[in-house]
Amino acid sequence: MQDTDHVVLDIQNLVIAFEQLSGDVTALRGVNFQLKQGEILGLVGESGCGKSLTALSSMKLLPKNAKIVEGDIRVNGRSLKGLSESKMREIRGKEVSMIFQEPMTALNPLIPIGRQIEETLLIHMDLSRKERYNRVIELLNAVGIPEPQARFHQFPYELSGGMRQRVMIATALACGPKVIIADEPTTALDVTIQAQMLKLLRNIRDSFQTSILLITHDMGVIADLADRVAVMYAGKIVEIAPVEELFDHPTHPYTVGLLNSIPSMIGDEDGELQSIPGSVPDLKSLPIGCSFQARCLYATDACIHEDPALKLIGPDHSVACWNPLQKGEG
Ligand SMILES: Nc1ncnc2c1ncn2[C@@H]1O[C@H](COP(=O)(O)OP(=O)(O)OP(=O)(O)O)[C@@H](O)[C@H]1O
Repeated sequence: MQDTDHVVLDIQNLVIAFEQLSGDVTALRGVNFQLKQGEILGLVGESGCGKSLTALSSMKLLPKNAKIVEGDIRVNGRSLKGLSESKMREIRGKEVSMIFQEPMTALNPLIPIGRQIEETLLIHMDLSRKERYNRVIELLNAVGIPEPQARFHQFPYELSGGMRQRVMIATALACGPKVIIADEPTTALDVTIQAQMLKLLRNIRDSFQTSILLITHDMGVIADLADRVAVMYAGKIVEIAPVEELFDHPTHPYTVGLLNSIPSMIGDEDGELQSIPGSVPDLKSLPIGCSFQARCLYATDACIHEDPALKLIGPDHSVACWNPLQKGEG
């Protein structure tokens, strides 16, 4: 659970657009949320809703054709907006780290894993060679890699997928960042390894009070790990609430649809996965009004004419919907 209300990552009304030949396309449309110290905040939504873009903005690692149109990103109170690339290199790894979905693409295949973790320490910390070695061994131990002295010299291909993911987590942890962004950290792993990885992330939060922004399309992973959940749709947060509240009383029809797509939550006898009818709208031609209107069973006139803003509807629970479901509905 979160320890304090200290905000470590503050995303303020973030609008991001892609420059394209046919004109700018707005992919994030005013995203707002705060990640508190020691908190695990899940960011969920279907493919293309802007989860990765939100994650990448938190490290100012945007694609070349993307620009921040409005808003700000603050890490420990410091705005990233005006910072140069060299300043950002000081912040990445030290204050905010990222764990990617596929460790094989993030790790250098030609360098022993111990040296790769050491590299991060070299950039950010003033340690002797011996101190760096000891720190790497300590990190390998902390992420549950057996025989760390022997593993130090191994290359990524000599490790299993789960072990490689642990190496990535050790690298992310190396300099004691306040925030870890985990983008689909378990998607590429098989089910038993996934469970171990979720346990490891929970232990890291508990041991170091690290805050984790957990990006996933998997509501099961959210149920397991997150304290709070933000649901994204077409570049906006449409609902945000503590995890139990969101699972017990979802109010946005889209959130209800996502929850219904978890097999174990379906009451029907076949246990069939219900997918949400329709598809995510094209960002180039979003309707006026609510972007979920075409897929929504509850859409009314208001939904067609005006896009609802995110509004507080209970303690720590906000929704952007003209007709939010009441308790027991849906
Ligand atoms: N380099 C780019 N140029 C143009 N549009 C892009 C680019 N990168 C992403 N987009 C668009 O921005 C939107 C948000 O993408 P993003 O990758 O953040 O979605 P996501 O929710 O993380 O999806 P997924 O779960 O598939 O990773 C998408 O509509 C995507 O097509």
